[in-house]
Amino acid sequence: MASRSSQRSERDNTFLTDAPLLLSLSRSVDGQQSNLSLRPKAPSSRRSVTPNSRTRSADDDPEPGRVRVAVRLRPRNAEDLLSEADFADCVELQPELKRLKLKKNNWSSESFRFDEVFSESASQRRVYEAVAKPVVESVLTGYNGTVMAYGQTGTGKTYTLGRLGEDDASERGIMVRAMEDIIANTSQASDSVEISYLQTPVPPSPVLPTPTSHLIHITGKPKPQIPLDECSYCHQKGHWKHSCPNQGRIYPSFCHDYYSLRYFSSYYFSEVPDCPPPPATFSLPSLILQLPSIGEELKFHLVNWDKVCSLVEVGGGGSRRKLEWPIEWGFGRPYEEDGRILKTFICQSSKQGCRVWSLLQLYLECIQDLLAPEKTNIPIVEEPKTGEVALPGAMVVKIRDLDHFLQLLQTGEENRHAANTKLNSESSRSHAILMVQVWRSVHEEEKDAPFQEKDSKRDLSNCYGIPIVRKSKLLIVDLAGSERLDKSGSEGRLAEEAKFINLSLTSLGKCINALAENSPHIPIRDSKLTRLLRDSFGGSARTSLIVTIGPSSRHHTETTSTIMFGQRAMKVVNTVKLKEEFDYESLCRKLENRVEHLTAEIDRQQKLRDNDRIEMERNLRECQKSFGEAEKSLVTRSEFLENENSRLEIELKELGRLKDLNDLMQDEVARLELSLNHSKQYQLESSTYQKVLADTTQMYERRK
Ligand SMILES: Nc1ncnc2c1ncn2[C@@H]1O[C@H](COP(=O)(O)OP(=O)(O)OP(=O)(O)O)[C@@H](O)[C@H]1O
Repeated sequence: MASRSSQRSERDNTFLTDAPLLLSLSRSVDGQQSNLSLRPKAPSSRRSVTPNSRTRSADDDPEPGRVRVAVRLRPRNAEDLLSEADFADCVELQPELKRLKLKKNNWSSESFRFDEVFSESASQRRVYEAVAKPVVESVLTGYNGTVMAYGQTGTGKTYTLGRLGEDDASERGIMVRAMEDIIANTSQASDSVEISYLQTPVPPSPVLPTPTSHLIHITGKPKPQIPLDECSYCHQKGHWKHSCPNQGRIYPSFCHDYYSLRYFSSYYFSEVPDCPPPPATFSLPSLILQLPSIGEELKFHLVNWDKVCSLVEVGGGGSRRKLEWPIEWGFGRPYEEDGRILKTFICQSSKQGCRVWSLLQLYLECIQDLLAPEKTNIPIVEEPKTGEVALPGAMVVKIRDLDHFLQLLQTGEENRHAANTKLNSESSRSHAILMVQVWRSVHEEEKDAPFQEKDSKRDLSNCYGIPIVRKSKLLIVDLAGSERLDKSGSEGRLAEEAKFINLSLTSLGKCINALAENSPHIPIRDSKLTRLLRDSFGGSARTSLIVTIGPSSRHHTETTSTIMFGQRAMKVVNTVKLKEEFDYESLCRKLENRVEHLTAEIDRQQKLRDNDRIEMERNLRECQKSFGEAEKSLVTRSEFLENENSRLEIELKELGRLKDLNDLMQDEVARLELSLNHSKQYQLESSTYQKVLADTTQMYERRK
């Protein structure tokens, strides 16, 4: 009985001696419904992701990152039957115990435990649900995922993964079933909008803006010198009037200077009766669209208004709204780039989507695009920041629905190079990889998922209301057959192929061994296959491996090798990690809008201040003028008063003099009165004397 270590060294030697090719796919999808049920039904007819349920299952799993390995036994084929091989002599399955007994000889066997053991009667659906569906669910939640098939040529790898099931849907393999679920869970009625933008016909009879229509927006960054007093088309003055009707916005009147886009920002046309009509040749032709991928920015040069049927505007503060044709088209936040006026819009259904990259083939260490077979040497690039593998130049196909996907898969399979060997006349000589990229905006309820990292991104997201996007990738890898070179009987070029297949599978085996043994060095760079799969083994992906075996004891060595490969792979533990990205572009746009808004507000305030200053200066001038006048009048008044004062002083003096004179006169009067009194007294006395005299005289005379 061979020891475990001797078995291992035999397996390792197997990897070193021969190995098959590889191939890979990818592309972009939107969607269609499927009748599979990945998760509880959402209120709508479309199935929705329920991360919490997945979270629970992830939490319940004691080894969430371990590579899951299932073994599948192919039913006996004609060759097996002909050779009368008794598969029970090779392996004995105990599916209920998830065990497989590998016969060593007639009296001893070794038992191996796997995560799943599928007998030859296992259905495609069961294999999908046990092996691939958890990975697909994981991918839909934001983790990278890999489903891979490994095994000897002719044991059912392509059957398990790539079967199209055109005639019988129950025959469909993992690729089709996975895509069915992905499409059903990433596509809404609106998900394909970004793609249909280019394809939607021109809206009927586009209405060009007229001078009297308003709400036709012009764009462009305001230049320092805005010709506010002159229409730059007709050069008439007085077409601008200013007002601030509401929200602090400025709505200058405008005639039809459609060409002067560079002058204006967020201005509206408004009625200008005196302005002549626009020229007959006037048009805004040839819209240049740079169609983004879902969720990204759509930029275009505002020249033709005819070619886009539906746009969502990114407005101030990050607001979004659908624009109505034709009157609001062109409305938006403009900016200048390379001398062009650009505006930013978001495709209407940007929340989520899924993209499948092209179908690729790795053959003789060259990656070939199976959907564009002329692309034969696509490089592998690792993004320095994220470490993610990218394949620049690989064709990206956007899938309309499952039929579309099936067509492409068919095309890819036709392009896949298959070389005949003695072992299997339809043997695949390459590894095939289907790469599917899925991205979804994180919804509010998903943000609190317990396994998510609470980081500054999330704070920013909450603060600014910017979506967090989960981008994940699913790889479905159909490896070339792992048979030994000597047994395959390959010669010449086929032997050369087998060497490369061997190289890549040996590298994969070495990496898995190193990972299983916690070795500090993982030889990822030894082959393109391992570089492509760097996230699948020892990375952050959830990985399921299905090893396929045949029943014939003639291939005992290969079967043993395959089983040992699976056993080693079961020891590999990945650190699954959510592929979550903060949507920095959204934040940037939002902040730019905010800056623009604040700049406009500053301008408005500045203008108000200028107006206030002008008003104050005018008031000052008026005050100064009235002060001058008042001063002048005061001087006059003062002079008048001084004169009056002088006059009064003279009068006063005169009055003094008169008073003195009066006093003198009064004295004189008094004196005269006194004199008069004296005179009267004298007169009285005189008359008394005279009377006395007369009396005396009379008496005298009488006496006489
Ligand atoms: N579980 C199965 N049930 C029925 N037929 C099967 C099953 N597995 C494989 N087969 C059949 O066995 C044949 C070989 O299978 P398949 O081409 O998938 O092998 P393979 O491992 O992909 O070979 P290669 O490495 O050469 O690509 C096919 O005709 C396939 O239909």
